[in-house]
Parts: sequence; structure tokens; C-alpha cells
Amino acid sequence: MFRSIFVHRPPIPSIRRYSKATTMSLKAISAKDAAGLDKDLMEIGGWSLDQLMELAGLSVSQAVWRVHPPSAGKNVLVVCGPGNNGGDGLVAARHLAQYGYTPSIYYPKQGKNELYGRLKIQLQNLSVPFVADFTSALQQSDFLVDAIFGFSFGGPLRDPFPSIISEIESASIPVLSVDAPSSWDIQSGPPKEGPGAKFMPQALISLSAPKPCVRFYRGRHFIGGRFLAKDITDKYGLDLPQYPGIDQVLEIGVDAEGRL
Ligand SMILES: NC(=O)C1=CN([C@@H]2O[C@H](COP(=O)(O)OP(=O)(O)OC[C@H]3O[C@@H](n4cnc5c(N)ncnc54)[C@H](O)[C@@H]3O)[C@@H](O)[C@H]2O)[C@@H](O)CC1
Ligand SMILES: [K+]
Repeated sequence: MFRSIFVHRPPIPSIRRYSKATTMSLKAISAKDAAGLDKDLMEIGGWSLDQLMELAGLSVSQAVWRVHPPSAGKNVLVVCGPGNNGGDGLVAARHLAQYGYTPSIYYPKQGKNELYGRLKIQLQNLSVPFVADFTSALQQSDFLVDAIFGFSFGGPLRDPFPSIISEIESASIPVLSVDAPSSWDIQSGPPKEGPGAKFMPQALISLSAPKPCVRFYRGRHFIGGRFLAKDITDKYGLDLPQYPGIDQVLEIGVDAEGRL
């Protein structure tokens, strides 16, 4: 369906990763193209935002299961931002509750889209708490899901997020970031100083394709968002990840030296 409308674009440089036995190369997508890809999926590809967010959040929940199986601690704090990255976090939290985890949500600034309100109701119906005291929630959690900002983040952090990022950065619990480590510039990576300058999550779940800032990332890296078709990956010069079986995520390895 996409073939007649989409034009081929030259790919931006690959992010080369090494898996256990195979070499995998996944091309990165710029923030501008990531927004364009979302728009195309919805305006041309027949998708709704609810569907894309559901699959994105499902991917995140599967990566969480891989990195932190419930036997290693079930108390997960999901920190959600005001946009769709936060929406992915809300969906992931619902799946995690269904898997037997005990998620809590910290949602300091809810966005206007009515979809977020519906996701909130779904969580409340599962008795998932929305907490007000971030510091105390952090102390009671085994690990944290960072669903604060994704590919539309830009510029210096605005309140209330500088203190939230600083607390996450100095907390001792592991962090899994959705699509990008929050506070990192999507193109140029971590800020040189201030909140986020030392932020290095334990795991990153890139959605659809890695963002350029991933070249600064060292940790476990997953690709998720199993909804792309070849025509649209061709248009944006991306790779179509070969997800195994029914998995919604694919882990991309790093070589022994941690090279990208
Ligand atoms: N195709 C895909 O891969 C899909 C991606 N989705 C998710 O959608 C995300 C992008 O969502 P959005 O475009 O809504 O944007 P984000 O969720 O990345 O962030 C936008 C929000 O952050 C605020 N913000 C931006 N910069 C800020 C700053 N410096 N300080 C404080 N607040 C700031 C904006 O005002 C806005 O409310 C992706 O990263 C991904 O997580 C899915 O939900 C749908 C499908
Ligand atoms: K994030």
C-alpha cells in the first residue's frame, strides 16, 4: 500500500551492533523522520494511535520481563511524561500488572489527549496506584521504567522534570528507558552538564528504530514496535527487524568492548 506514495530516502548512518553469534546493523531514524513515520502510519497506513501505543507498550513490557523477571522483584515504578512516550509507559504498566508485577505510576504532568485518560482508567480498574510522593515511591521500588520523553523531547528540561531526572540519576535502582533515555537530546545524546549528564539506563527499548543518540548508549538494547511493513521501512531507509516467533522485542547485542 505504501509503495505508490512513498519515495526512497537515503538512509542515515547505521548503528552497528553485535549479537552473540551474528552481526546486526540497525539504521537509526532522526526525530523528524520518526514523527513523519508515525504520521504516515496513521494517515496512510490505516493505524490508530491507540493501536501503535498498545504494541509499543507491549514491547516495553516484554523487555521488562526479559531484564527483570518477576522472581527478581515485582515493584516497578513507571514514570510517565506528558506525551506518547508516557502513554507507552501507561500501556506497559497495564501489561505488567497482568503479568503479576505490582506497578505504581508517577505521572506528574498528564497530557491533554483523551487516550491518556482512558489508559489511566484502565489502570485504576486494575488497582494500579498513581503516586504523588516520587521520592518515597523510588525507595520502595525494585526498578524503574522511564517513559518520560521520547523522540519529541527538545531543549533544556522544564519544570518539574529537572529534579525528577536528577533523582532518577542518583537513585540506586536500575532503569529501563522507553525509546530514549529521558533528558538526552535525540540527535546529540546526553547533556554536557546538569540533570541527565550522567544518566545511563540499564536497558533501552528503541521503538521502530534506534534514535541517533543511541551511539552514546552502553547497556542492554532492545528493538520493539512490531508493526512496520517493508514499504514504510524502505521509505525511511530503515531495517525491518527479524523478530523471533511471537516476540514483540528483539535484543541487539553489544560486542565485548561495548562498541556500537
Ligand atoms: N512509531 C513509533 O515508534 C511509536 C512511538 N510511540 C511513542 O511516542 C513517542 C513520541 O511521542 P510524542 O511525540 O508525544 O512526544 P514525547 O512523548 O517524546 O514528548 C512530548 C512531550 O514532552 C514535552 N517536552 C518536550 N521537551 C521538553 C522539555 N525540554 N522539558 C519538559 N517537557 C518537554 C512536550 O511539551 C510534550 O508534552 C515515542 O518516543 C514513542 O515512545 C508510540 O506511542 C506510538 C508509535
Ligand atoms: K524515555
